Amino acid sequence: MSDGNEQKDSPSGRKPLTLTRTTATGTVRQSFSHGRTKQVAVEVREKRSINRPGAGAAAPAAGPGVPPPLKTRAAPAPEPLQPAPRAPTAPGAISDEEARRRDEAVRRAMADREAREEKLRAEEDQRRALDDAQRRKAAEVAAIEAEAEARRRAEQAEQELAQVAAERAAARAAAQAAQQQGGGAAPTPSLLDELGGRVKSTRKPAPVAPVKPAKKGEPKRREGKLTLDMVEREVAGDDDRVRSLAAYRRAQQKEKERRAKLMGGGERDQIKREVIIPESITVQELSNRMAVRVADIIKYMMRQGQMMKQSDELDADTAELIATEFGHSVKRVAESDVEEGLSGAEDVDDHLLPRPPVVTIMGHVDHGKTSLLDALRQTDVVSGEHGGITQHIGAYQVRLPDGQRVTFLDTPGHAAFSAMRARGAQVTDIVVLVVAADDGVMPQTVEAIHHARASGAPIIIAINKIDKPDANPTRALTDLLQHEIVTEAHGGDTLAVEVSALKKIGLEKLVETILLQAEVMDLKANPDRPAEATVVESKLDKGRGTVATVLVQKGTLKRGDIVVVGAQVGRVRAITNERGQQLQSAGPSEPVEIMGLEGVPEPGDVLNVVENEPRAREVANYRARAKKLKTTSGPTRTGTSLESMMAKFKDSTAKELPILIKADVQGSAEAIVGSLDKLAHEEVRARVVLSGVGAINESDVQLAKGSGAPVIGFNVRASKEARDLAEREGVEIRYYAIIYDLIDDIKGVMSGMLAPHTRETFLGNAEILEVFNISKVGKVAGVKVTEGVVRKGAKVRILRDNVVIQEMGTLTTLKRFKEEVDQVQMGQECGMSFGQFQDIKQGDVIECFNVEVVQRSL
Ligand SMILES: Nc1nc2c(ncn2[C@@H]2O[C@H](COP(=O)(O)OP(=O)(O)OP(=O)(O)O)[C@@H](O)[C@H]2O)c(=O)[nH]1
Repeated sequence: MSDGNEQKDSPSGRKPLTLTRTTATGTVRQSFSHGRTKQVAVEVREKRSINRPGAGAAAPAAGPGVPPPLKTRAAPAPEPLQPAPRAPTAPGAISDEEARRRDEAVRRAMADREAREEKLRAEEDQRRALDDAQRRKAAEVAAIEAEAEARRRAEQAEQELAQVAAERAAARAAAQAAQQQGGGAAPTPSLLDELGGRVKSTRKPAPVAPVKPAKKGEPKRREGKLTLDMVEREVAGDDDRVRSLAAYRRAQQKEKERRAKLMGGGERDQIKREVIIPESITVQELSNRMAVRVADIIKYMMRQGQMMKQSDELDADTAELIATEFGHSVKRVAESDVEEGLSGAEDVDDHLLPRPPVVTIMGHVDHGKTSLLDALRQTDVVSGEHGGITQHIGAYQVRLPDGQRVTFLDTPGHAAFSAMRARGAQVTDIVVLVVAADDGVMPQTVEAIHHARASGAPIIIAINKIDKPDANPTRALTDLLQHEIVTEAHGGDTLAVEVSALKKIGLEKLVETILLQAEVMDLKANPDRPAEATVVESKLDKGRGTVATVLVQKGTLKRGDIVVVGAQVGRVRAITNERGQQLQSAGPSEPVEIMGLEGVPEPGDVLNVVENEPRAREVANYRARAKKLKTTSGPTRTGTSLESMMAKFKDSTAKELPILIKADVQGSAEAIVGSLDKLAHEEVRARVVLSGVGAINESDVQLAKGSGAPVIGFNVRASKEARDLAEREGVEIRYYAIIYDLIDDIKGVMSGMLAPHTRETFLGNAEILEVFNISKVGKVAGVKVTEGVVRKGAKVRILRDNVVIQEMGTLTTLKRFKEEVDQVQMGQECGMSFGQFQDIKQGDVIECFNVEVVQRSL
């Protein structure tokens, strides 16, 4: 370091007149390693001393004294200088002009100094701000790093603990073995070592770095650019280097990867599943079944060019594609499969117990159905005890003194009966047909007979209003004869009871008769299984929500059961009987009101108890969809059109053609029925479900649906309601104006139902002359055609002593001189083989014939 600021005196030896300099400025050259140098500006300030007026000559200017030791840092600011007061002009003193110049020089010097000081201050502030920012950043990074490190250590320790615990026994055993072998040379690892607590001490020393590590106290070799911050750190002796943000991020990423590996992510083996895929499935549901994230499916679909949400429905094909792409196997199921197993296993006889009969009362308007139902209700011994307060729930049970019970469906009218039957619900065991003794058989009586017959339920006749003076029970019974109801009085087996609903006559006898009929029918059910019931009535009650009356048919319905009813689901919250009593359960033939369904089911809907709610929803959703589809895609032809019936009969043994006839007048109806009767054949016949007069109404359509019959209208038309219903239910209505057309059509259908005839045509006979036993082929007959011709492809049978011993079916091998031939004439010899049949002998006769199928007609 050398001072390059040398002062020189003027050649005259006299110093020029200047303001005494208080600051000595100059540059200092700093030397660094590797021969690098740096020029540093330095200045030395002195306190200015100003000559006071009257103090004589100005004080001698400070000579170039020895400067104070140089500092790289700025010297502390000197005391502010006061401008020198102007000295009065005196002989020998400076002139005014001189004084003014001096003042000016002082002012300039002060301004310069202030500017320099200001600059220094700004520099200092900037440096401080930089320092602060750097320190803050370092602190943040250190905190985050410390946190991540702590987390990592905790996890690592946990994992190592588990690992080490498992390896511990092995390590000990190994150590012991080594000790035994090597005379105890191997030290037993301490528990801390085993737990990884002293991993560092057991670690191998790191390979020696090529560069000699810096010794303690020796200055580290600086790398990279020299920054103010680094100089500061060097000065402060702080060697700790702060990791950059990028380095921190890299560490974080590494940590993440390590953890993912630990968790088995990334290259984790995917579990292959069998994914059950219905006809349609939501993205969400598919993701559940595949156990993948919804986002992954959505991403996959996006790659396929389709944007989807998790609630979107996928068709089965797309869902299958996705499942296969994700590496799963697929099991496709039809939607209707959800119904499988819903009604449980078939009950075995051992589990069946007698159950009360279920009775429906039918009859003509005003013949006393409601009155009879009311009167019968009062025969209940229990309701009598409770003051007879009962509610109308659509059905009720009558308990008899001997403990027996009868269930009555309290829904008079054929419509309800037919509606239930049309839904496939067969709830009624016995039909009580009410006929007013003073009125006899009326049109609706006949209709009721048809409905009852179609359901297959036995009929009990209740001749009502016998208390009336003009009552004529005998005439009523005779009228019924015309409708093939032959009561015991006329030598038949239909039971009839004379009653008066008004005067309560014969009611007990009626109940007894019902029980007698039930006994004959041997009605049984298994109460020890999940319930199956049928909805009789349902409504939405303001206070109670959905209330449905159901008739339990199998099993026992319990409170809390999860049920699916038609397209509705629910949990049975309460079970109430017609007397308003809360029950815990209801057994077979018991009508009860249940609460807890989410929606209102329809009469005739079947209730099933299911294991859980998702299952119930699955079935209900399927039914709702199927119903919607049915209403939007029109009727499904399920066996009530003539064509579908023909198809049905082709592969079934059913030989009855059910038909419902409506004609303009009684005469034509009778003529049609008579003609159809004449068509009757020993194998097939028309069964007239109903023949009536008048327009085709809804009741006719329902009856036709229930019986699987088409409706034939002769010179009549269907009402709009009936047409709509027929369309909905898929019941065919055919109109005719000419009776022969009608009969021809029916005849055609019935002819189609006849099994076709087969007709045989004799072709020829051949006699077996010799039987050859050929290996691999079996027995081959050498024959001579004795009569007619034998033909390949024709039928053959084997006769022995004119007795048929085997029908062989088709002749497939016919050879003459080792060549396959189509036919062999009389007198010629040939070879035949009969496949599996080996019991052929010399002298057997082969009969060859053709079979023709002849379609029969009535
Ligand atoms: N004298 C007499 N009248 C009766 C008897 N049963 C019913 N009635 C009367 O017959 C009328 C019709 O009786 P309902 O019970 O309403 O007949 P219904 O068959 O239910 O009639 P709908 O509901 O219109 O189909 C009422 O005025 C009853 O009082 C009876 O045994 N004797």
